Amino acid sequence: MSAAAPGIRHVSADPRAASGESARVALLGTGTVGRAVLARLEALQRSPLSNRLSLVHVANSRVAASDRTGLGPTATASLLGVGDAASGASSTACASAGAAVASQPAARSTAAAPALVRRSTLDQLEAVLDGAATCIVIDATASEDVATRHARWLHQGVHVVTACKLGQGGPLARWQAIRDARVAAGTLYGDSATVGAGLPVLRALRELQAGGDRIHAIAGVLSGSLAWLFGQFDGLRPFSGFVREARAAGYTEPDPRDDLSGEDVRRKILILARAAGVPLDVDDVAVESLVPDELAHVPVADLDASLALLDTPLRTRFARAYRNGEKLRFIARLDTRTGRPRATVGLESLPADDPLAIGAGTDNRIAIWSDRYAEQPLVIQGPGAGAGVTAAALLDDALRIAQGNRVAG
Ligand SMILES: NC(=O)C1=CN([C@@H]2O[C@H](COP(=O)(O)OP(=O)(O)OC[C@H]3O[C@@H](n4cnc5c(N)ncnc54)[C@H](O)[C@@H]3O)[C@@H](O)[C@H]2O)C=CC1
Ligand SMILES: N[C@@H](CC=O)C(=O)O
Repeated sequence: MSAAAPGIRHVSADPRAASGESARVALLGTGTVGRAVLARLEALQRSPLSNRLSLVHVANSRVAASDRTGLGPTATASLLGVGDAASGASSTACASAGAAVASQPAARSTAAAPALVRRSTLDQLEAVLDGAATCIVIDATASEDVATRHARWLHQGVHVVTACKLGQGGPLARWQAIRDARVAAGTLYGDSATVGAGLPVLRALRELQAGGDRIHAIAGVLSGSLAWLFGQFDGLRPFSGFVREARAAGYTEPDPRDDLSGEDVRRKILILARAAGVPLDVDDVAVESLVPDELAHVPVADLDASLALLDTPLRTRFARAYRNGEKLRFIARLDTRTGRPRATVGLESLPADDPLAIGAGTDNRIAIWSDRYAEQPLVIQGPGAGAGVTAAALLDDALRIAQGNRVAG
């Protein structure tokens, strides 16, 4: 096919994807999001998409399971083949291994589970994926170690699908390495889950630009957990109690301070800015943290007992906004039209009828101004956190790659 539009590439050149053979999938992370991926993969086995993805490796930070029989062409085909009893058994075995990894507590012996190896190493993963089929690593971790390998895998011909924002939302050099690797190797990077937990924000940005549009500005609520927290917070009940609820519901990062400090939103606005053609670096985003210094230095194990440190400052902020008839919202803003584009992230007190103050639950609400949407922005709104939507976004990207369809990234 002719040259693809900028930011939108096609995998039809990958004969492995076009062959109809299952793509080999390695899942890293079996926490809130990873478990939902496993559940959705299992549900896919009962759908017409059952032969698209073949789970060959599952790992968390403690243990890993590989189904090496999935590496041979015959065994790979039989893993998830539709209507094949033997493949059904293999598929179940693989899903069970996934479930076993997901339920493996840190200290429990793995001796009773022969499919599991006690230590999960990324080198072991690379051995599993070293083959001729379409291979996809799904990153459902929050791990720097894993994010620093994205570019390497892309270079090696392995596609990457990620919920973790530390790859494209980290240092500019890492984002550039990912971009260069996928361009050089013709591999794909599925990043739909990284912003808006799969809302079509990155896709919209890329498709607008593919049509010649230029992005002028982006503003909005990019954190599902902070949207939920400031939607619930009434200034009467302690903010810390809502943080515990948001964490239990799976909306926050593994360490909720990554949300409260604005770091998670910093990563998201960096991903959006870079996708909009503005290659900002980490320090080009001014971030207001909600985490007091005393809380920032508390060890993770003691965090729960210290969350009350949030309560007084946020009650004060809430009371001031309430007196003015305003609402607190955690907003990210990017303006690409200034001489040196910069972004900001922080808590704002908005008029109650401000378009960015609207939304319920974990809703993200993102406004995009461009040549085409110069006066009235394009607005995308919907749930922006949660294991279910995130897992769906990850597997949508994986399926698009496996099917040789167009994916953004
Ligand atoms: N919870 C949500 O709504 C959303 C989460 N995300 C992202 O999804 C990712 C995962 O989040 P959660 O599931 O909540 O985290 P979690 O803490 O529940 O799970 C993380 C998993 O990664 C594993 N892990 C850590 N290092 C590893 C390594 N080197 N190799 C293999 N596995 C490793 C851990 O053992 C654990 O199983 C994060 O990057 C988060 O930002 C993205 C969009 C929405
Ligand atoms: N912790 C994140 C989860 C999705 O990225 C959020 O609150 O938005």
